[in-house]
Amino acid sequence: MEYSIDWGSEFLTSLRWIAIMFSYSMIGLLVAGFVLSRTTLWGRQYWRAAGGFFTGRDTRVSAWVLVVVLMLLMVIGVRLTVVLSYQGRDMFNALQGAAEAISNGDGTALDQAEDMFWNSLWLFGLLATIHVVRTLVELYLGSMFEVRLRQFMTTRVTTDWLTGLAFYRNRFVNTGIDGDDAKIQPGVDNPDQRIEIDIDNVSASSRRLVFGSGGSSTNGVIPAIITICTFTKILWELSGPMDIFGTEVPHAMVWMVYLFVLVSTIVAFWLGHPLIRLYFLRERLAANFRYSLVRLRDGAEKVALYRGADTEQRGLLDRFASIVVNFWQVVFRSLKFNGWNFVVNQASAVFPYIIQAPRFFAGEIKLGEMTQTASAFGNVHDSLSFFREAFDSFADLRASLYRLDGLEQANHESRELPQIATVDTERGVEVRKVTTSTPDGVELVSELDLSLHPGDALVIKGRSGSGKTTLLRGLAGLWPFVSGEFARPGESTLFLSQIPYIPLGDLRTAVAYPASPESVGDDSIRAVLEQVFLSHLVGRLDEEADWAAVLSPGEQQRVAFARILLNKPAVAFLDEATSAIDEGLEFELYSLIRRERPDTVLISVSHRSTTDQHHTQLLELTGGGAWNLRPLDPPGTVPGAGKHSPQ
Ligand SMILES: Nc1ncnc2c1ncn2[C@@H]1O[C@H](COP(=O)(O)OP(=O)(O)OP(=O)(O)O)[C@@H](O)[C@H]1O
Repeated sequence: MEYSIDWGSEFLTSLRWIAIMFSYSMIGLLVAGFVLSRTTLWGRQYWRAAGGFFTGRDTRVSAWVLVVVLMLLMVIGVRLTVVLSYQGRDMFNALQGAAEAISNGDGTALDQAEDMFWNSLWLFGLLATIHVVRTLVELYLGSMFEVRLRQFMTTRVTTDWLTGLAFYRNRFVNTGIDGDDAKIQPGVDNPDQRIEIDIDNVSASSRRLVFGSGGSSTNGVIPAIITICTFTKILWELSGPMDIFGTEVPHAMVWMVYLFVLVSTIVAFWLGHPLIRLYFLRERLAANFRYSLVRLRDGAEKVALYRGADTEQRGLLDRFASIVVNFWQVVFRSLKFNGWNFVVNQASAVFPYIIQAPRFFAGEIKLGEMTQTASAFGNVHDSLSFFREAFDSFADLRASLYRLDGLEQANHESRELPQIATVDTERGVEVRKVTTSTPDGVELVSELDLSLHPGDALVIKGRSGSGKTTLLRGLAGLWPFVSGEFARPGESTLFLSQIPYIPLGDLRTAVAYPASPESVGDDSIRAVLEQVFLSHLVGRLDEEADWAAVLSPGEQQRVAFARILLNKPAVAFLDEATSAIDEGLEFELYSLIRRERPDTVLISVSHRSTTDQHHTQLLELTGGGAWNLRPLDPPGTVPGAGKHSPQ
């Protein structure tokens, strides 16, 4: 009885094989990565999203170490499958040899067969142990690769989103991406989904599609390619000639397996292609639905007061209905796609036996060769099929890349949008030739000029919709439909909206915002809370709550005044910051600010005449871009006073 390979030298042979395949794989990965990132849209998108992980100063060393080790583990995995196929061949040949020896009554042959059987089982024990250890190490390092890539991408995309006010200004950008085959227009909806789900998907797919995961050597591109090459060679040796329509085809099985997978793959691509768009839609619809639920939660009180539950329910169920429609579209498409895959897989299970059966019954090959043929065929088939079955994951990956790229493009474009030219000054404020318009181009304020010195206070008035808030947005750098110049003392500027933003966390974080509570200190926070008539909150600084829902609008506006005292800005913009408090309290709060921060320039938007007394100048927006600037009682000399009526 002969062993199928020389097991004595197999260790060295395997080491040599692993070294060669590893080198080819690394070269292949680098070349393919380079070519794809240059020639395909999704390759470019991938490189934009994740390339920095492999080139960035902080991440590149660990990234490449992980790539190299994972690649090595993956090649070892394929080699183990190859060696196991020979071990199986010997085991079955031993069994067949034993059966023949028993029927011939040949005791020597029986002993040999028995030895061979047990040797192959010992070998199996050794190989299986290596296989288990290899799989666990690969699982651990693969997970490390995945999470590090995710950390890198999340940090990068979040930073990009928060840079240059892109998280606000990308609402003015209408980004569309022409997918090379999907024509998807992602826009900039649901950045939360893009940052959380899409990055997770891209990092998980990077690992799974390239290296494979979960211990199977055939579920990644590179293991699939190596497996195909290796087992094709084995199949080639095992397969004999075949008579096809009167012509003898040598090594017919190899050609047939390729033809079989080629045809099934073409059909699968054709059936699965629409899934890209459906998956893209699925994520978007789910995100929209989730967002509307969050909005309802945030606006629960208002909805409850309006008794708006029915309208909310209609809106929610309408959105959910779109999810269901998409769900069924995905199901029907997957039925076709997966149905085809199932049929192909079932057929492939018997295919090698049918082909080899005539040679087996003719005694040309033994049972071991027969089973090795089946396993080699299975490996080649599974690996070739990987490309067909991975279409699903690949479609998902592409949809995620579209969305991530869409967000990045929108961020980029929003930073390119016009912005008021800002200049740093030591003190005071200068507004020069500032014009703001609506997105439709209707002028709200035309060529506004004014200057304010430390201690000056300006109140902006005008009918509703005349452009008061928009002017503040323009000066704050938020509004893109603006021109002119704005000189102010650097970062020492605080813009307070009508209802202040309350961040998540404890009360001290909410009061100190945007300063960090540590930089301000609890004592100051307590003192300021007393000053703004919120002494009942002094003992609750540690409390974590949804403070935006707990505090009344009037209390929230008092928190805004506390922020002025804590953040000590040189210029404070207050947009109807006292609309929810009574006039007496308004008087106290403005007096407090004027007293405590006498040099702070105040710019308020207000509809109330009671705020006038705390200001030195009045800017009135009179419509169509016209404005009117005049000093207030007590009258003072106002250098920039004037009128403007656009022609
Ligand atoms: N994001 C936006 N997109 C389109 N138009 C907008 C947007 N924001 C504001 N506008 C329009 O710009 C104009 C000025 O709005 P703005 O909020 O500045 O008015 P306002 O004077 O502050 O009004 P109010 O006194 O009611 O607060 C309005 O016609 C408004 O509809």
